[in-house]
Amino acid sequence: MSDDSQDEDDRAPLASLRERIAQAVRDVKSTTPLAQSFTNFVTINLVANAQLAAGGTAAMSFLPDDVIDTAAISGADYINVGTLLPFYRDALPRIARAFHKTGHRWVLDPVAAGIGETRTEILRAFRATPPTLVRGNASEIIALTSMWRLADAAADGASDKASDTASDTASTRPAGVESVDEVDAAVDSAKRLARFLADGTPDGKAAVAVSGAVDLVTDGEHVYRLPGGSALMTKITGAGCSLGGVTATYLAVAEPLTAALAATLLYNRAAEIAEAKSDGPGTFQVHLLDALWNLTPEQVAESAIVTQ
Ligand SMILES: Nc1ncnc2c1ncn2[C@@H]1O[C@H](COP(=O)(O)OP(=O)(O)O)[C@@H](O)[C@H]1O
Ligand SMILES: Cc1ncsc1CCOP(=O)(O)O
Ligand SMILES: [Mg+2]
Repeated sequence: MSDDSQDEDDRAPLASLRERIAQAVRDVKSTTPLAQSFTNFVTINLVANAQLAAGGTAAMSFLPDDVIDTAAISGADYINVGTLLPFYRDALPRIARAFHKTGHRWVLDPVAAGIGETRTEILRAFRATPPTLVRGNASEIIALTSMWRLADAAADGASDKASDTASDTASTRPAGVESVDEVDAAVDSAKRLARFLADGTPDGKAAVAVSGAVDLVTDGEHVYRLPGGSALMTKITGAGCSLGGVTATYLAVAEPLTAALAATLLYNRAAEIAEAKSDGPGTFQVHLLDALWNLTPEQVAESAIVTQ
């Protein structure tokens, strides 16, 4: 695989995509959009700090009336199901219904999809009022696609742990919060999921971002692979969650595909800078926030994007 497409015909669309990515990074820095989060207790602080470092603003809440009211001034929302409480069973579907009714754009991070009755009930409920963008690791994307009966797990090349099938949603893979699948195993699931999401949005636009060693972003039609980053990302908690929060920050100013690409590229470049400057996970996290702050729109948009 090479940087950019080898096909001349693909170069013009990629150039215009890069311009949209740069514009999204610029717009966040100049307009400081709010992206509200309903997220897990473990990484909530890193999510807020990463959104601020990217140039946006943050607001965290767990009360449906609070979240629904604040959505009126929030460019996009972020919902992460990493840590759950019993009242979330009603609260999260209620919030998703309210977003759906007003066409409010939101990012779902289906952390640990497939684990536990409560999480499965909540994630299943979202199918009727789906998000604009899903960001997760490969196992989570495969599990959610299967849970929503969009996938043929066998066709996906998923690992043996994928006991689920399109016709059997009673169980989903026990992935925990870490992925047990490679990004490439989730390509088909990600495309199916993105097409399903696009069918549910007012403007027909949606995206899915799959994180891992080489990240993947798709709008259901095109697939973009984004290499780089740092393996140290897996040694701090919240790399994925904060990437999801920053994706919502970009979704506040850009269409879903551009938002997913901008956030993922920003994270890969920031992780590389942080790794070069750090001495282990503690200093890595500090340098990651600094790099999110210091990277320019051009540095983000000029990153390698592999289309084949
Ligand atoms: N092996 C790796 N090499 C480089 N970057 C990685 C690696 N694994 C994960 N990342 C990066 O870490 C971030 C979080 O991804 P991931 O660990 O897949 O999410 P999650 O924490 O939700 O499982 C992403 O920016 C991704 O690119
Ligand atoms: C450790 C943990 N447990 C429940 S949520 C969570 C954080 C997961 O963070 P990430 O998905 O970004 O690794
Ligand atoms: Mg995660």
